[in-house]
Amino acid sequence: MPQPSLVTQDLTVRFGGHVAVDRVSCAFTPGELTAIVGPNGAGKTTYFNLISGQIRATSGRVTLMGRDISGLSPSARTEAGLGRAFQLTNLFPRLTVLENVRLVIQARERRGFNLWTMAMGHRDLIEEAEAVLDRVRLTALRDQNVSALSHGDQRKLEVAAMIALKPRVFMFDEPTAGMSVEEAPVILDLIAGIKADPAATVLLVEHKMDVIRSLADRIIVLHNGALVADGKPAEVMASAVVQEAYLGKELTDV
Ligand SMILES: Nc1ncnc2c1ncn2[C@@H]1O[C@H](COP(=O)(O)OP(=O)(O)OP(=O)(O)O)[C@@H](O)[C@H]1O
Repeated sequence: MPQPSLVTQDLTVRFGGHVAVDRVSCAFTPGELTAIVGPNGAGKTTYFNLISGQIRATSGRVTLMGRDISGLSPSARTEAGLGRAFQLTNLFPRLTVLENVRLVIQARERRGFNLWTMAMGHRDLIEEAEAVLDRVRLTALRDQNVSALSHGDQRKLEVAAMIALKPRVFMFDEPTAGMSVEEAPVILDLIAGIKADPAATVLLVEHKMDVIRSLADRIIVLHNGALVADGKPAEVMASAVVQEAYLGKELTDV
C-alpha cells in the first residue's frame, strides 16, 4: 500500500457555535479516487476549503506529502502540490486558451528551476500546452480568448490548467455542475484519465450517484461535519449509517 499523500488529522472548524467540520481524520493515497458524499450542509465543501486553505481550521492539521501545510496560504498549498480546479486557474480572460495553459506550465517550471535543471524553451512550453489542450479536447479553441468560451469549455480549461500544474492531489468539487448533457462526459473522461495515473490522488465532492459509481474507488461520508463512514463504494452505500444520514432517501436519487 503506498504512503498517504494527503492526511487530515482531527480537522475542525467552528463558525460561532456551529461545528461545520468536526474532527475529521482521513488519509488519502495515490492511485485512489475518493468520493466525499453527504447530505446538503454536511460540511463537504467546508472540508475542501480547509484542505485547500480557503478557510483556516479552528484545530487539527493537514499534511501533504509528509509536510504540515496547515499554516500555508492557498497559493503556497498549490505550490506544494495541491490542485483544486477553481483555485489554480486564475484564468486570464483576455488571453487565449493556449496562452493560459502555457502560463501555468511556465509558472510550474519557474518553481522547479534550480541549478541542475534548465528552464524549458518557448517551443517546449507551447508543445506541452498543446498536448494538454489535446487531452481536454480544446485544441480547436486554442486561439480563442477565454472570455469567449462557454461555461463547459471554461470548466475544461480549468481541468487543463490543473493537469498542466502536475499536482500530487487533484480536488474536484461537483465538476459537472451546470454542464450540459453533452459536456459532462468529457469532464468525467478526463477525471478517469487522471485517476489512471498511479501517482495521482483524487478527491471528488459529488452528489450524482452515477458519477460516483463510475469513478470512485472509495467513499467517505460526512454528516453534520463528522466522518461517519469510509470504505469501498458497495459497502458504504449499503451501510446503515449512510442510509440514516440520508434519512431513508434512496442514494441513487441523491
Ligand atoms: N463561512 C461560513 N460561515 C458560517 N457557516 C458556514 C460557513 N461556511 C459553511 N457554513 C455552514 O457549515 C455547514 C456546512 O456547509 P458546506 O457548504 O460545507 O456543506 P456541503 O456538505 O458542502 O453542502 P452542499 O452539499 O449543500 O454543498 C452548513 O451548515 C453551512 O451553513
